[in-house]
Amino acid sequence: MGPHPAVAAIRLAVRRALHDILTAHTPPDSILPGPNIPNESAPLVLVACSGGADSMALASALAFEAPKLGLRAGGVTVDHGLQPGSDLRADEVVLRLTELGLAPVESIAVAVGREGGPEAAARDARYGALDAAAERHGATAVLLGHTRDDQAETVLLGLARGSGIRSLSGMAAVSGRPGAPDRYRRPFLQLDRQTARKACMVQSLPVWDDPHNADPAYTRSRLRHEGLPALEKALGKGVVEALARTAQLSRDDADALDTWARQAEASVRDTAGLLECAKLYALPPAVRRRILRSAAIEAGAPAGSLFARHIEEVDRLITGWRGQGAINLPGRVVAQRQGGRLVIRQG
Ligand SMILES: Nc1ncnc2c1ncn2[C@@H]1O[C@H](COP(=O)(O)OP(=O)(O)OP(=O)(O)O)[C@@H](O)[C@H]1O
Repeated sequence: MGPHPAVAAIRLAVRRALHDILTAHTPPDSILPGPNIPNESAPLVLVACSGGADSMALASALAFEAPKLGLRAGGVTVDHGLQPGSDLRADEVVLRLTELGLAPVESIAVAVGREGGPEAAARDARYGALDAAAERHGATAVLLGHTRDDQAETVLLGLARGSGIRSLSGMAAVSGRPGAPDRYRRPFLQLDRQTARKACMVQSLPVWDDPHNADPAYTRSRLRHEGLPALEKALGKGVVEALARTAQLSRDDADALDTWARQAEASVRDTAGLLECAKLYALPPAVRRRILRSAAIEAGAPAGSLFARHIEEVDRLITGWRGQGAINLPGRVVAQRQGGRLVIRQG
């Protein structure tokens, strides 16, 4: 008898992701077909595990699939220190990952700041710790347990904020940082949360329910427990899948616009590298706003705190009556019109 369908589904998703990682990081003729015993120099794939159902399911599938492809599998859990006893929870996750056969496994305590609100601050601290762990262990990739339901929530949050299509495109299956552009992999992005939960249940994997996920003080939690069920009631069960599809379509459109904006950028800068307002004005708004956004980030504005409304304000310096004055952006960046030029720099 084969594995339970939920277990088969999570393993298949992880196997696909591992194949992609191998293809991206190993010359094709060095991939050995079939089972292989990983040695110490084999590529290492880490799972980022909170101890919740999604990432525990991911860890179990990684532990099962990685050795078959000659890969090493390890795990990292991040202790945000936001609740009493969070260190004990982290120790327990380390134990569970070790029991699954993962090595190396570590828990990292982080200090969560306040920039951008509690959820964004915890996320920034977490990714900082995961990046550091990946580098310390020389890991080829880090797997994250985001599911199709998380993707649908992300799209809805973007819609509610009035964001552009980049935000509506949600999370990418593959993403990273400068220097490691494909470090993060999300094998469960096409899988629903129920499947991950079921896979944990049938494998008797104990899971930890993050109290933040049920805390109505958090926007995402309200959306998960009230917003999405209400939408499904009104519009039918296919809403989550449809929103995830919107994410994919938006991603393709956003990528095309980004390419267009990159190509157009050189043509709107003068010989000193300053942005020329008249040339910006002549561009389609979506392309112009992308150029403004990348200029603001280049000047030091943190991408995560730079919202559509900020860029619209800068855009009005070019298109509106109020072409004078200075616009303050996050990261102490200031945008100002100087004659026919737009200057975006540290204030
Ligand atoms: N404390 C943590 N330590 C390590 N990785 C984490 C931690 N919190 C989240 N992650 C990673 O980010 C993913 C998404 O987390 P998030 O809390 O947004 O979603 P979730 O659906 O509650 O996931 P989970 O059921 O795994 O907790 C997780 O699946 C995991 O891979």
